[in-house]
Amino acid sequence: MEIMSSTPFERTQRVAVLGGGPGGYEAALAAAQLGAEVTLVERVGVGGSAVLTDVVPSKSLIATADAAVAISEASDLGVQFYAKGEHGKPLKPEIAINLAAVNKRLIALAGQQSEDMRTTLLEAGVRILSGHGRLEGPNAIIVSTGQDGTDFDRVEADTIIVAVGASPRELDSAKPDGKRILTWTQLYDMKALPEHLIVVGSGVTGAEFASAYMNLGAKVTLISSREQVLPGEDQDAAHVLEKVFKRGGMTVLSKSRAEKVEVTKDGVTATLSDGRTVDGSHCLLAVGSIPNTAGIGLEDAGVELDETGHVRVNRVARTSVPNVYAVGDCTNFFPLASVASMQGRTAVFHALGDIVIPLELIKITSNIFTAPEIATVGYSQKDVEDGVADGLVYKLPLAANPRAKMMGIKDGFVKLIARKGSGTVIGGVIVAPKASELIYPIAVAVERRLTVDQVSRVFAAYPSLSSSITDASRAMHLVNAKIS
Ligand SMILES: Cc1cc2nc3c(=O)[nH]c(=O)nc-3n(C[C@H](O)[C@H](O)[C@H](O)COP(=O)(O)OP(=O)(O)OC[C@H]3O[C@@H](n4cnc5c(N)ncnc54)[C@H](O)[C@@H]3O)c2cc1C
Ligand SMILES: NC(=O)c1ccc[n+]([C@@H]2O[C@H](COP(=O)([O-])OP(=O)(O)OC[C@H]3O[C@@H](n4cnc5c(N)ncnc54)[C@H](O)[C@@H]3O)[C@@H](O)[C@H]2O)c1
Repeated sequence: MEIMSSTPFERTQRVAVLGGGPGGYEAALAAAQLGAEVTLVERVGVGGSAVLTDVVPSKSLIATADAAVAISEASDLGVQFYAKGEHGKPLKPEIAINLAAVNKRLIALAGQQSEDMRTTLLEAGVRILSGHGRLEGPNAIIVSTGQDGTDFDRVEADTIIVAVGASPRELDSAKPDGKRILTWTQLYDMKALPEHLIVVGSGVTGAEFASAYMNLGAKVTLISSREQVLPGEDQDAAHVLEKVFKRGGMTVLSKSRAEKVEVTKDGVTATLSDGRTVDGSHCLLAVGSIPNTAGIGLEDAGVELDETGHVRVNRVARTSVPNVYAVGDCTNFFPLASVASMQGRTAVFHALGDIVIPLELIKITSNIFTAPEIATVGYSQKDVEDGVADGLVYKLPLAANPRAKMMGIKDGFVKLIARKGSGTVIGGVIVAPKASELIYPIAVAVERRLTVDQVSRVFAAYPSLSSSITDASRAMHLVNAKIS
C-alpha cells in the first residue's frame, strides 16, 4: 500500500530507531507504514526487555501461579481431587510446581514472541541492525559490536527515536550473583522453587513476584520500605492485597529498608536498617530501574536528561532536540510497555506529519498482575481528597456481585470516580481476578468523557463481574448528592 503517495517530498524520510522494545518496535512499524526508510538498531533482541525479561516472562509465570491457585481453591466450589491409596482409601494429592519446566516454557514463549515481532518488522520493510548503538550528533547512529566494541556501521537519519529502555537497579550492598541474589532478569534460571524467597522492594515488580511465588508455594518475605505495599497506588487496593498476602502466609515487613543482603553457606541473609535480619534461601531485588541512557552520546547531541538520567520529553515524545524523539522507560514520562508503544507511534506521527493527539498521563490505564489484580485509570481517590480533582468516589465491594459469589471470589471491589456536577467518569479502580480485562469500559468512559448515567445505560450481561461497573454508575446517578 503506497500510503505516503501524496507526500510532497522527493526524498524519502529516513528514520533511525535505537532500541527494539515496545517503544522502538511500534515507532519502527508506524514509520514504515507511513512510507519512511526505517532502520532499527537493537543489541539483544526485538521485543526488548519487555518481551525477553520483563512483561512476557513475568506474566507467563503469573499465569502458572493463577492455575495453581485455581486448583487449590477448586474445593471451595466442590471439586475434590483425590487418588486412591491402600484399601481404596482417598489420598489428598499435593500441588507440585516443576519450575524448570515452567521457566523453559516462558523463555520459549518470550523467544517466540521476539521472533514474531522481528518477522513483522522485516515484512514491513524495516532494516534491523544487531548491535550496540550510540548517537553521533542529532542525525546519525554509530553501530558497534558492544559497549566498548568495534564500530561497524553508521546510520544517517532525518529523525532519531531513542527507545533504549531501562535496566534493574542494583544495590552495592546486595550485589546480585545470579544464583542466590537475583534481579528479575535472572529469575528464570532457577530450576526449583525457592524454599524461602526474600523480595526487597514492594513496588509493582516486587508485589507481582511476591504474589506469584507465594501462589506457586514458596515461603515469601516481602521487605517494604514504605508503610504499605504498592506505595502510590489506591490505598483500599493496597489494603486488600496486603490482607491477601498475609492470609496466604506471606510475611510483610513494612517500613523496613534492606540495608544489605549477603550470601551465606546455604542461602541469604538480609539485614534491615533497624538491625533485624531475615534469613532466606534466595533474594529478589526489586528496587527500581535505571535508564540505559549513559554513554550513548545523548548529551553531546544536545538531548537534555533529568537528574535521574531519564530523557526529558514533551507529550509528543520530542526531546530538547527537535528531530530527536525518545520513548518508553528511558524517558521521564511513564514506565509501561503500553505507554512506550503509544509514545513510539505518537513520536513518528509527529515527525512524519500525521494526526497527533498529545499523550495525557491521566488517561493511562495500568494493571498490577497480583492475585487479585489491581487495575486503575484516571484520577485517584487521593487526587479527590487532595483537591486535585473535583470528584465524588463510589466503591462497590465485589462481595455484592452475584457472579463473584458463584465464582467464589472473596476479595475485591469496583471504584468509580466522577466529576461533581457533570457526572463525567474521571477515574476508576478495579480489584478483581482479571481486573486488567474489566477496566477497559472505565478506560473508554474516561477517554470519551462519558457520564455515569451514560455508563449505567449500557447493558452488562447478567450475571457478570462487569455488572458491578454499571451498578456503581447507577449508584452515582445523583452525582450532585453527597455520596460517601
Ligand atoms: C518485571 C516487570 C514486569 C513488567 N510488567 C509490565 C506489564 O505487565 N505491563 C506493562 O505495560 N509494563 C510492564 N513492565 C514495564 C515494561 O517492561 C516497560 O515499560 C517496557 O519494557 C518499556 O519498553 P521500552 O521500549 O522503553 O524498553 P525495553 O523493553 O527496555 O527495550 C529497550 C531495548 O533497547 C535495547 N537497547 C538499549 N540500549 C541500546 C543500545 N545502546 N543499542 C542498541 N540497543 C539498545 C535493549 O536491548 C532493549 O531491547 C514491567 C516491567 C518489569 C520490570
Ligand atoms: N504490571 C505492570 O504493568 C508492571 C509490572 C512491573 C513494573 N512495572 C512498571 O515499572 C515501574 C517500576 O516499578 P518497580 O516496582 O520495578 O520499581 P519502583 O521504583 O516503583 O519500586 C521499588 C520499590 O523498592 C523500594 N526500595 C528501594 N530500595 C529499597 C530497600 N533497600 N529496601 C526496601 N525497599 C526498597 C522503593 O521504596 C520502592 O517502593 C512501575 O511504576 C511500573 O510502571 C509495571
